[in-house]
Amino acid sequence: MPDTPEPAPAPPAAISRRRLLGTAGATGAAGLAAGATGGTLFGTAHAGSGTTPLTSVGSTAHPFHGPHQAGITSPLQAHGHLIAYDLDPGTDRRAAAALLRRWSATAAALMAGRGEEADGTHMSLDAGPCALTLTFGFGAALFDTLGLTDQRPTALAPLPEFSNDALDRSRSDGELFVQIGADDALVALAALRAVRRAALGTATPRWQMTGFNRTPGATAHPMSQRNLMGQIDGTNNPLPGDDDFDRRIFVPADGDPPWMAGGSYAVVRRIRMLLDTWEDLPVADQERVIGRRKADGAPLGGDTETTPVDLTALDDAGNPVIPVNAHVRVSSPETNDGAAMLRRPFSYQDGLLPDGAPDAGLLFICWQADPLRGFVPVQRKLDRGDALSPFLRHEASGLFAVPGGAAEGEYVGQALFEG
Ligand SMILES: C=CC1=C(C)c2cc3[nH]c(cc4nc(cc5[nH]c(cc1n2)c(C)c5CCC(=O)O)C(CCC(=O)O)=C4C)c(C)c3C=C
Ligand SMILES: [Fe+2]
Repeated sequence: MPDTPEPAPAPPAAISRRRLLGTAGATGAAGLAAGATGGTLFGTAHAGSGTTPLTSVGSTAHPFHGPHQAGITSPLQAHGHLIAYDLDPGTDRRAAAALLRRWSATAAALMAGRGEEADGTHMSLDAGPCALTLTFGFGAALFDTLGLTDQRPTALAPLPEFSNDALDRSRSDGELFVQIGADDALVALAALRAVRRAALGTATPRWQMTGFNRTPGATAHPMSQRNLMGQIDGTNNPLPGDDDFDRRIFVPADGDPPWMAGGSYAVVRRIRMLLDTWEDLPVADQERVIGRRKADGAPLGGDTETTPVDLTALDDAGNPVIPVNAHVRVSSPETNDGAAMLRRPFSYQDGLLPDGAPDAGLLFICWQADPLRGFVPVQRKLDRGDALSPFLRHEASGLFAVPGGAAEGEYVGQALFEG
């Protein structure tokens, strides 16, 4: 993503020394102190973290409270979990509201690095917030289950079926949706466990997916992400500074229904990549499939990654420089009546399929004020004529209404449950 945080500054001397000592050295020193005071293993870890500043990766914190939920415009994190829940039979509106209240309190504590309040696992005890975000959404079925059908947004109408879909319904949809992202694997997993703990007796997981992105500091300077096809991905995303960014991504204050003010709609697609086939394709052909260069992400015929895509350019033979079925041409707002979305994905790799192929690809998540003016028209077109399609399988799908952020003292979705 272009809004990747600045690279971590050089670590303070204390951390450098600890790195030189290595984990065993650091633990050994703290362990001695614990032996003297009779501290527990968890206490020992706390004693160490209290005296040593965190790196910037650990100390990065996103606010839970605000006009929009975190995890939409926040820079991509290195680790992600997506989980959908269905309410347990007999759960009423009051119990569902209580769950959202518990989830909001959990998220606020964990995102501020106060894991001990909410995390029953002790997994994240000695870590900082690590850019943790938790984002909550509602699926269409929730509104019927809770007798709130009149509050269901028209934008939550089921996505159309696309000809190339091969959807597993047991890993699709869901009444409640939680997106978790963090720059540390244990912090992310601790949040997932805390979310589950708070849901016990009210909601049961329907599906869960785990993904990743590059770790902050992995590249010499901040860069857009690369996906598992090796492409620079995210370049032409709308930017929060753009004039029409809010209009495209967030439901306006006077939007419909009123409880979605400041919210957004998340389309989630588990897209498997046929990597064995893709990697056999010569790079020049791969570049024509996307319409951008592999090495630096520049559009074909352009200089750098940020050079505007010129869809009118012709080569010496009079053919389009960016092929007619290139992914960037078929998906661009220019060729889709301005339809746009904010793509904020995680890659995934879940081992091997029975035929030996990698079960790997993209947890494609896109955000928009209205899926009928974002994902749907673009995917319709990609489904028909995208050169990338033969290398992809859409295997799971979900559409969720993600309410605006909670003000201090409020919980996510309060305007729906109590409005
Ligand atoms: C329906 C929307 C889209 C799906 C599904 C999708 C899947 C998908 N895309 C890539 C790789 C790249 N996509 C790129 C650009 C791009 N993709 C979409 C939409 C969907 N992609 C849009 C709207 C755009 C921007 C087009 C533009 O305005 O130029 C790129 C190029 C770099 C970039 O701008 O991000 C790549 C690479 C994969 C691998 C994939 C499914 C697995
Ligand atoms: Fe794309």
